[in-house]
Amino acid sequence: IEKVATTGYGYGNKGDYKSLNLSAENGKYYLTDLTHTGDIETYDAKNTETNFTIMSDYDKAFTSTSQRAGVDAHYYADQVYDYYKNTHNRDSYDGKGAPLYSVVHFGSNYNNAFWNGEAMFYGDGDGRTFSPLSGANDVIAHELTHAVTEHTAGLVYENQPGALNESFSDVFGYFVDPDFLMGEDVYTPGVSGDALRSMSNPEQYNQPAHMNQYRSLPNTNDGDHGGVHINSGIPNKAFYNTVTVMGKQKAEKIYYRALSYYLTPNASFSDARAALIQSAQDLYGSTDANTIANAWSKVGVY
Ligand SMILES: CC(C)[C@H](Cc1cn(Cc2ccc(C(=O)O)cc2)nn1)C(=O)N[C@@H](CCCCN)C(=O)O
Ligand SMILES: [Ca+2]
Ligand SMILES: [Zn+2]
Repeated sequence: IEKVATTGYGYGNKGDYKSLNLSAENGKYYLTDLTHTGDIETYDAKNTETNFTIMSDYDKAFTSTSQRAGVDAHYYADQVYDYYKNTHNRDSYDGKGAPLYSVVHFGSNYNNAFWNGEAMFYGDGDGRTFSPLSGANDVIAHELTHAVTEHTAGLVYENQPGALNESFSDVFGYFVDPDFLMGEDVYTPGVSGDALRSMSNPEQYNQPAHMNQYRSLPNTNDGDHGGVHINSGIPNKAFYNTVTVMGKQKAEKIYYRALSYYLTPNASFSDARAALIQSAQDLYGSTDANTIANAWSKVGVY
């Protein structure tokens, strides 16, 4: 007997109704979405960091409180898979239909989400700094774009290439969730209107927005590998300067082309500027190429 595709529904982290692609086998229902080349499978770590079991139920309704994090992770993974396929004709993060694995309830009150090279992991947050981190589609897009970057430009996760790696994840977070805030739906549930990062105003969350504020931090874990989550404010601001002029449709094609065709593992901010200018020139001509040039010059990158 094998798993057969079916549909069901569940409640997300906000108690919101979401329809789900499930699979059924032997009278049990699983968070296994068989509608893409690569399966999308959502696991429950049950607050461990080592044992993961696929989320299942005896009916098609995933409506219990403990299932909410899995419902959002599963639903948003499907949304981001579709985004890359429908907008960029990229079949999963490797372009060859790799399966997508998500793990929720990772650790205890864990205030983070990450891609470990094989799967996306989401903590539940401590309820003050974060609510369960699978509750924001810009977070899922951020993590999955780390996987895309690994399989394309391979931007090394340190110093300027690492800050570009981070920025591309935030930028594709914008393309899936088009607002200039990052993680706003899961950051500080008790405070409205704030976020982890702002692309329009990086300084608001202590990120530089210009090269003359670049933070030369040590390339260590404590130094955030040379400040990759801090210095990403500079390319994020250049993106804001770009997309507000040319719009999302052109920007997402230019950014995808630069990431998948021109950028290399040790690219600097200046190399990224050149790759994006070339991508804009290739696709749309000199007006949009100049928009990119100006957007990066304004943050002090030439
Ligand atoms: C995507 C985003 C929602 C997520 C959020 C995040 C969480 N943290 C830790 C953290 C914890 C507490 C606070 C606080 O204000 O008290 C802020 C940040 N830092 N970033 C994030 O940015 N995770 C990193 C995880 C990187 C792990 C090392 N590879 C990433 O994916 O780049
Ligand atoms: Ca957002
Ligand atoms: Zn990241």
